[in-house]
Amino acid sequence: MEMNSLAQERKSAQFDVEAMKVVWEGSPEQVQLTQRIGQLVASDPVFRKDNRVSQGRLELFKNTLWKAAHAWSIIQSMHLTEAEALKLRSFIDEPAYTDLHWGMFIPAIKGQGTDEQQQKWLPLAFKQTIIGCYAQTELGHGSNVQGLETTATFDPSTDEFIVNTPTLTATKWWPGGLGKVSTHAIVYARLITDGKDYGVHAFIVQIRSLEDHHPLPGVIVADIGVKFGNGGYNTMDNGLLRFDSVRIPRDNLLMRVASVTRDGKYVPSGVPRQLGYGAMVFVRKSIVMDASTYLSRAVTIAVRYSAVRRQFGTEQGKPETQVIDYMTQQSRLFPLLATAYAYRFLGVWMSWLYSDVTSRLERGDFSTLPEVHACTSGLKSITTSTTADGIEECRKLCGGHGYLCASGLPELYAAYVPACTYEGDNVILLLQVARFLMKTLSLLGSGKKPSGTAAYLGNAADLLAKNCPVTKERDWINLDTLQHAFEARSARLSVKCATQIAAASNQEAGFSEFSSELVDASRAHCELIVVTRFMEALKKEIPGRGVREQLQILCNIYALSLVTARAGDFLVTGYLSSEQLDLAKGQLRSLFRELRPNAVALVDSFNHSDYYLGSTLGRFDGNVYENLYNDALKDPMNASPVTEGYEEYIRPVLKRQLKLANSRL
Ligand SMILES: Cc1cc2nc3c(=O)[nH]c(=O)nc-3n(C[C@H](O)[C@H](O)[C@H](O)COP(=O)(O)OP(=O)(O)OC[C@H]3O[C@@H](n4cnc5c(N)ncnc54)[C@H](O)[C@@H]3O)c2cc1C
Repeated sequence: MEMNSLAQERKSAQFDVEAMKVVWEGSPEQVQLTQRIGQLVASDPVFRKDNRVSQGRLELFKNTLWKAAHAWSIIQSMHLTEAEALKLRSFIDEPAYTDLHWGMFIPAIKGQGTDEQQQKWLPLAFKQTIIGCYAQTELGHGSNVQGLETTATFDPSTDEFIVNTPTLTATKWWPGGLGKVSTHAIVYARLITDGKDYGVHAFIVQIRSLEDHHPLPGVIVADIGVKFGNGGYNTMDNGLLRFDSVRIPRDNLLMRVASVTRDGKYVPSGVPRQLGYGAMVFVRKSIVMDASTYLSRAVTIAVRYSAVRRQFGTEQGKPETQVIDYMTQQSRLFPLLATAYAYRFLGVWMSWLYSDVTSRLERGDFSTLPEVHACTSGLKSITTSTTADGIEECRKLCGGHGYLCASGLPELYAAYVPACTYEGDNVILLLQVARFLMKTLSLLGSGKKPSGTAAYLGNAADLLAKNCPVTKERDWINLDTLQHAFEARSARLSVKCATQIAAASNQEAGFSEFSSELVDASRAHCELIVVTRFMEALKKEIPGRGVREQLQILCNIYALSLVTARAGDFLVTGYLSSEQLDLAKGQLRSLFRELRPNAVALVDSFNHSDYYLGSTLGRFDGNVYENLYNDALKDPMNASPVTEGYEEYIRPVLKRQLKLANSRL
């Protein structure tokens, strides 16, 4: 029965799935790459992952090390390109020290090291003859980087820095890859020379012997312990690190923006700190792409299972209703499906933004940096929060079976949710966006025109004056109408905050008092960016039968589901009437009906293999129940019909032979 459900669903699709796969991946070559590397990983027994959730931490971690070493040998022996190696690592689908080595350690050296330093360190890192991590956060401070306490004091008598951990709270805490693997760390420490503290700078510090991997003298390094969930992020050795007067050569200070001379003088290089922003845009683009991937995985599982699962509604002789046909299911699920697509187009646009920023920086043009910094901070924040919440929603959408690790969803959530915290706490990032928005508004009076994603604030007067023109449901699916609605919501929330802050006793007190409202305004600004990018993407030519039509429906669903989800914003700013909100809801229901026959084909277009999904509920063939049943019987708990512990702890209870601990009982 269930196998037929998905086959039936696929027949009802009104578009060319293969063409949609190309849209999702970006090009036919990317589709092929995914197929090729995906199969390579799936067919290699070393990369098995279905047993991860039942492994103890030590076994789990050792297995991760095995996978990483095996992957490295494949990358080298098959001479994989950088893009292929990246795909391989992502398909192995397991957080590992390599993420930090390739994703943070190497980029930090590239971004903050001088040319000479790059020539010295990068070849070692590329060959993995050293393995590095990124040690910024401390036990006492994460978000407040200026509050870090680790010190690096220059000693002119030996031409070295002395790295120290002066307090308990100065212990480095959290860096991935640090606990058990890394030989080197980029350590953020306060640079002190000639008795003066020059603030936090980055240093390369060797922490383990390259011979026997023992911590070097003066270094205490360890894993910080088990984290949330089974499997999940526990494959990573997040670590702690302390220094007791560890000496490093002077030129281990990454010196792109500042150096210290032989006699201890601090010399800024004149290279603006903002040069590092290019790397940050790149990292955030990757985070947004990952958000769309993770969300698409969860949505694939929930859509397929919702088409297989049937509850209630039996008529004589007919099957029960597929749960995907319930409007409540659709209204929770389809907006997430649309969001996965929205984030993919956003990621593509951020790739463009990255090349634009990089070429500007090379020309010494820093003019777009504040806007780019704000928008990428905000987009990292909203995409990771929505994705984490979305994975959890998909788990609930799968009912009881979603709670089984066999659904793939608990582990997906456990592995993904820290993305809301690392690379910047999501609330703090939105507060940074808010500062940018308030500054932009304050400069309007002096005639400074906002640009890029903030350009619309230049029309604030119009956006404040004109309310929503919608009079019937179909009026809502007009790009200009939607664009205006999101711009008006964002501008009005920002202007309201600016007015409230202006009335406060001082700016900072006002900012702090209205920080919740500011976060709402920032979210509105970022959601506008996502809606706009989705709409822009649809203006380009999109080949394939019915593909554009489906994307148009998804775009409308994305925008209108936000209108209803954020109804408070639109109503409180006076932009919408409650009647117009009802019209939006009505239009959304029509869109759900249009999407419904295509839902399964739309998740097939994500091109996720069964191996990658790792979910019995999300299997391509829909054969859910038989596999759930067989997998349960294979669980180590069921290795024998009578459980271990029966003789000691069950039999004595049943036979009333239990030794009583307390004779009064
Ligand atoms: C899985 C994982 C991996 C990590 N990997 C690394 C790594 O490789 N290297 C590394 O250096 N670090 C790493 N980190 C650390 C991470 O970067 C920090 O945890 C993160 O920056 C948040 O900082 P925090 O822990 O100090 O949170 P806090 O800032 O203490 O946040 C606690 C709460 O306070 C709120 N808050 C704090 N300040 C303000 C404010 N000014 N206004 C309003 N609210 C505020 C926050 O929103 C949050 O709700 C990792 C963390 C995790 C969970």
